[in-house]
Amino acid sequence: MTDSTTTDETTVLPPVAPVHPGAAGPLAELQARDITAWFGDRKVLDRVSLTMPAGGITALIGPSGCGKSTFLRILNRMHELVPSARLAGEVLLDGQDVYDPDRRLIDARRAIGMVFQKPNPFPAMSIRENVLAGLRLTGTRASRSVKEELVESCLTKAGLWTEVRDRLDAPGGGLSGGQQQRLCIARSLAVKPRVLLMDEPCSALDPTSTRVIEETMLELAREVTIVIVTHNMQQAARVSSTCAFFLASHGTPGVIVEHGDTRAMFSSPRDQRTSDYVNGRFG
Ligand SMILES: Nc1ncnc2c1ncn2[C@@H]1O[C@H](COP(=O)(O)OP(=O)(O)OP(=O)(O)O)[C@@H](O)[C@H]1O
Repeated sequence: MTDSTTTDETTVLPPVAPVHPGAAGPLAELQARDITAWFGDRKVLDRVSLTMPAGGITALIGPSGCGKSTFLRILNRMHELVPSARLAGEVLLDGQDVYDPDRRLIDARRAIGMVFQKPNPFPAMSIRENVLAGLRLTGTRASRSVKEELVESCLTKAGLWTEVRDRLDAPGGGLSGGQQQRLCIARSLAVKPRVLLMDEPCSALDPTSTRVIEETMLELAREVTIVIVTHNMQQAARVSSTCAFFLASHGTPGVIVEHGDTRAMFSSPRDQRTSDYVNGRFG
């Protein structure tokens, strides 16, 4: 068998649909219905339902430990990586069950990408290889020219191309923190996700890099639905169109107290607890 690390004209992997540069397809709506989640016997989310509109940026806000990251990880089936984790409920991507037993796990993760809190490029891999790493992991075939186009288009969409175009063979680990995070965004985009989940993507970054990532998100929302967990209320207000406020009071499982249009939630929240939280009175 040919070594799957070969870098010649095609990377030899199990055949799946070829990839082309460009958009992944029509914008997708993500819907969570009655999500309940446990770690062991401990219930951490209780019947959480939320529609994350196609082409929107949905911000998940709430105090530490209320289940935002757990909810996010349920959306692309990462929750099941934890041995003690269980869940009930449904996640629908454009009406299709992400947890359908006939659906391959890798397809769900490919359609719903994730960017983490701490930038995690493969440090020794070149910038180019980092962008293309997802193709290898998802077993996607592409010719060399398609790969080159993909590298440029993903780095452009991630707002990094002009900064790295002359050093694509340099290691990803040599970039600044903000650049590394944009490289991770480019890597996620290379497999054409329909949804991008971002778990506090700017919490390790300085204000300037944060601004650049926020601008990148606003651009990306034209072709991918975005869900972001953030502790930064200004950030939620700046980037999101829809917002959901999670709360787990006194050791009870997390629930959504209020959700809806971000501007309305920040200017005239319906629930006093939302008002207190968005105005920095707790959490
Ligand atoms: N791997 C795990 N094993 C056991 N319990 C966990 C695990 N991950 C999270 N929890 C628990 O689940 C609850 C929700 O955690 P989660 O990380 O989803 O909250 P969060 O709102 O994202 O918090 P933060 O804002 O601090 O990141 C917490 O009580 C946490 O301790």
